[in-house]
Amino acid sequence: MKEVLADIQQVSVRFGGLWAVRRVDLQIRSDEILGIIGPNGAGKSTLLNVLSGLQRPSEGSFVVEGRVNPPPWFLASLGVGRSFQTVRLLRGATVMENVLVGGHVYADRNLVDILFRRRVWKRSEQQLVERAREVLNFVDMAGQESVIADHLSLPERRRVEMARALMIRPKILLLDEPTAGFNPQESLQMADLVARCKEAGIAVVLVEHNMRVLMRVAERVMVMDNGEKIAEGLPEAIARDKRVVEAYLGGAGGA
Ligand SMILES: Nc1ncnc2c1ncn2[C@@H]1O[C@H](COP(=O)(O)OP(=O)(O)OP(=O)(O)O)[C@@H](O)[C@H]1O
Repeated sequence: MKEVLADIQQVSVRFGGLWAVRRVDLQIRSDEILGIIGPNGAGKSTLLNVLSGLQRPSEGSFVVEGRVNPPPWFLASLGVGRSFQTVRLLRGATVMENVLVGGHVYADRNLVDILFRRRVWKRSEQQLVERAREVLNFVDMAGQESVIADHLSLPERRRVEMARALMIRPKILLLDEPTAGFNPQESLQMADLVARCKEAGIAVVLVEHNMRVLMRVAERVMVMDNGEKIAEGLPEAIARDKRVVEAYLGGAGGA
């Protein structure tokens, strides 16, 4: 049975006179890959920012585990992980260091433990490294722990970013255009990785322009245009929806 993990009710985000998101209702359910599509400027990233707590709704509410419009740290502790449209890795740092960053917010120790290098600190460091190896293996990056991030290809950097988001054992993973800049083969490999996340019990929210990827993995698709939700449903039905074709697929489909 699918459980509602997060509930967006009549959420709007305004920047001055511009409605980036306008009265959107959306539920995120467990065991599901939810695709979000829409033309440039439709409000997809802004909605993802709301879901990761980076953007407070101007109106409406976003409810997770009974908490209304929770801040990012609370969402991280509840298990909401996120990757960004442009890869945000620490340049000059290794793959392992970049992934460990994702776990430090979650580690079970305090400043005194760290300053005095107490045993509990060492143990938690060890656990984090083990977890990092696990997630790197999951994203097919095992053996690349000591490579400097700058030397990675774009698909590899995206995988490392995803590994970092997986460190907190998220219940919900938010992915903002994970295949941007990829060739068709790299895109399909990413689609398979997204599907693997779902198999691992993670609900995925996937903002994606690549219709082939979306049709391959999404079970439900929401379409946005001008900040509004214009359709929601099964991928096949969405692909045939007249409003959707007019707003989006006619101009930008089939990438
Ligand atoms: N911080 C901001 N301040 C002002 N306007 C913003 C801000 N962030 C987004 N916008 C505007 O809000 C609208 C929605 O932007 P958003 O980035 O959410 O769209 P998108 O669907 O993700 O587009 P894309 O596919 O191009 O990434 C756009 O008109 C954008 O210019």
